[in-house]
This record gives sequence, C-alpha cells and structure tokens, in this order.
Amino acid sequence: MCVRTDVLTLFPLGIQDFVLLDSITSETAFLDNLKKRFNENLIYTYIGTLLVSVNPYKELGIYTKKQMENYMGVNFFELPPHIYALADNAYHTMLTEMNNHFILISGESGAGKTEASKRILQFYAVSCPSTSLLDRARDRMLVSNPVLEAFGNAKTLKNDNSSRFGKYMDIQFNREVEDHTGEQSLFTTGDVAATH
Ligand SMILES: Nc1ncnc2c1ncn2[C@@H]1O[C@H](COP(=O)(O)OP(=O)(O)OP(=O)(O)O)[C@@H](O)[C@H]1O
Repeated sequence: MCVRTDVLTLFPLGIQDFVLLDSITSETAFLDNLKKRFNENLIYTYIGTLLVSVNPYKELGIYTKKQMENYMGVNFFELPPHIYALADNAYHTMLTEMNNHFILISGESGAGKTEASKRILQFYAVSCPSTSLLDRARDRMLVSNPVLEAFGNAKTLKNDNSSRFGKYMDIQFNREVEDHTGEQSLFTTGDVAATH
C-alpha cells in the first residue's frame, strides 16, 4: 500500500503528525508510523493538536529543565511533539482566549497517564511566574501524588503502581497570570477492588 511505503521509505523517523499520512483511516499505516518512531525513542506523535504517547518504560532523558525551556512560549508545531508543547499550548491559549482549558488524558492501564499528568504539573511549576506562596502551593500539589498513591494505588497485572481512582486536577490562575490555587478531586474507577 502506497501510504505504508511512503512512511517507511521517505521518512526514516516516521511522520510526526498523523494528519500528514496519506491514508488517515489505515490502521496499519498508523501503527507502522507509531512503531517506527518508537524504535527511535520518539514516543510522541501528533494528530493535529492531539498528542499520542507510547509508554517507553525507560528513562529517555526528555524531561529535563532544558527541554522545558525549549518548549516555553514556542509555537505548537515548531518543535517535535512533546507533552511540554501540549502543556505550553494550553497555558498560552488560556491567556490569549481568556477562557478555561482542559487537558484530557486517557489510555489503558499502564499507558502512562499518571506520568503524563506529573510531567504537565512539573512543566507549569517551572514555567509559570513564581512567588514563595505560589511555590508552596505547587510543591504541595506535586508532593501530594505519593500520598494519594499510597492510599489509592495497587499492583495489577498491567501496572505495578496502578491508580485505582480517576483524578481531576484544577489549576486556577489569577489575572496576573500566576497559578493561584490548585485542587485535586479523586473518583474511583469501577474495579477498585481488583488488586493483585
Ligand atoms: N513517559 C514515560 N517515560 C518513562 N516511563 C514511563 C513513562 N510513562 C510511564 N512510564 C512508566 O510506566 C509506568 C506506568 O505508568 P503510569 O502509572 O503513568 O500508567 P497509568 O496509565 O497511570 O496506569 P493506571 O491507569 O493503571 O494507573 C510508570 O510507573 C513508569 O515506570
């Protein structure tokens, strides 16, 4: 199939945005592209402004402070796909449109949802304006994770540290564009008793 050949031959690192695939309905082309990028340790791929992430189950050195700085205030499509680009885009769109924005993270157990939410929080902790009061609020949100995990996580067949609850995180910014307060709500998943 020509799409598959194109991806494999013309783009050695795969295509970084699925909308550029000739056949966007071809599952084979989709998976081939993901696999090709994954083999090059490129775990992120866009579908327009959506971000597809594949769990590498290893440290790739892609969450450094330098990487954060690279993505701060940069046009969404200017740099290779990254969770930091998504976080930065949501933040700056909120500033320009002056309305609320959601980042919805979904995937099967062990896909990397919790890790992704932590990376987004860390990005905001570094990229947003800072005062000692705000730093304290941010630190609390970041360090609350192990506490929540201690009570709400369990080992399952798919994930050694599986969250047995859903998480709703609300980060509010004031008019001076400092992150003002943070709030987390938890809701249980249906199979909360299915521990291993
Ligand atoms: N981006 C990443 N880089 C490196 N390792 C990762 C990454 N994302 C996830 N992992 C690894 O995979 C494990 C499972 O990820 P995580 O707990 O985030 O999955 P989850 O989707 O939240 O699962 P569940 O729904 O079961 O809670 C993590 O403990 C971590 O070791």
